[in-house]
Amino acid sequence: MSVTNSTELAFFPAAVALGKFDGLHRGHQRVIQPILKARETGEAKDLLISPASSNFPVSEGKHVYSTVVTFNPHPQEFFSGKPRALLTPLDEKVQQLRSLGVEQLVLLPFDRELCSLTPEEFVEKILVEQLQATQVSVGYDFHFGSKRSGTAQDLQIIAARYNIPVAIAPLETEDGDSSSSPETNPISTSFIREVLETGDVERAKQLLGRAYSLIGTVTKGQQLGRTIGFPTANLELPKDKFLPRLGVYAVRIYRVSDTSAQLEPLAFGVMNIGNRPTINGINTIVEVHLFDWSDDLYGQKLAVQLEKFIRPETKFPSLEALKSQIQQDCITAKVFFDT
Ligand SMILES: Cc1cc2nc3c(=O)[nH]c(=O)nc-3n(C[C@H](O)[C@H](O)[C@H](O)COP(=O)(O)O)c2cc1C
Ligand SMILES: Nc1ncnc2c1ncn2[C@@H]1O[C@H](COP(=O)(O)OP(=O)(O)O)[C@@H](O)[C@H]1O
Repeated sequence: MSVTNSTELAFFPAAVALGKFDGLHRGHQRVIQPILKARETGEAKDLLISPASSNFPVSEGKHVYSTVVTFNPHPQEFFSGKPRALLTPLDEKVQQLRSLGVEQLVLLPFDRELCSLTPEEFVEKILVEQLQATQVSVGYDFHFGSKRSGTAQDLQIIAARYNIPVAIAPLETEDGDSSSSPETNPISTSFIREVLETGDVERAKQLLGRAYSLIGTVTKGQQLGRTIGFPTANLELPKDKFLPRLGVYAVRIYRVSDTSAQLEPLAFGVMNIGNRPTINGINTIVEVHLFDWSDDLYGQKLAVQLEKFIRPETKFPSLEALKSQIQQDCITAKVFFDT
């Protein structure tokens, strides 16, 4: 999948899904689905289409690039000036989109210039001139253009002037039926953040359509873990990664390769997200103990899928007491995975 910061360098023509897409949850996946269908029916025979900025002629092949167009930084971060923790920081978003089958990610620099475009200018400059959009897909609550003045319906009306069809994905709810009872929760990034803050990763999995994951590189810790019989791979995560409730989880661990979209399953295990009060730790760290594993993992990139919250972190009176609790945590996780 190609990633670019500039619509001028993007491949075209493009079938475009537009949105912030933090989390790439089931609602987001519904917005992206139509552009994947476009790709399936497009003729993929000629991939030599030139970027919009160059003078090369557009190929005859008419391959339509399934393209997600999103904003960078997150608009809320731009307006508040405060960094925002994300469910899917950029690296993870790229990986998820690649596995969905998206061919191109365009990151629109969210700056004054973009903010000042009227809805009409946004459609004309970005969608028509630069991306040569053949179709567009957005969510039911999409807003665009200066002061968020344009709605999804406005986009439909404006794009129709250029014969570009706009699909508006309906609201996706927790029980999967958008027409159903008022008790069912709309799926949203903020709802998933709330659910993760309670540690209910099983519900988060249901809302995301996949387990919530932490992806990071293994760094050296204090080398204490091995002395109590539980070596733990300490993960360095992107600074803007949203952390769920602190505590101990049952997890699945995968190795992430730079070259393949496929994750390599390594082991089941237990993870602690916390400050390690027992050893007077001060900063929050993420560490994972893999079952039936003894190889060195330093420097490797791991993806950890959170399957079940086991307990909150506690200050134990001794390392011995901590050790026997971790033994108990491992049993709890193994029973969970066995059943
Ligand atoms: C499953 C698991 C549960 C843990 N629970 C706690 C806890 O409740 N309280 C605590 O202070 N530390 C807890 N820890 C963190 C340990 O204190 C830490 O792994 C140990 O001190 C080794 O640190 P090191 O990786 O820097 O060598 C837990 C670690 C694991 C793997
Ligand atoms: N079963 C295992 N689970 C996690 N890490 C393991 C395991 N077996 C070996 N290792 C290796 O040992 C390291 C963790 O050992 P530990 O004593 O906790 O040191 P550190 O404090 O550096 O994390 C991991 O980073 C990894 O390279």
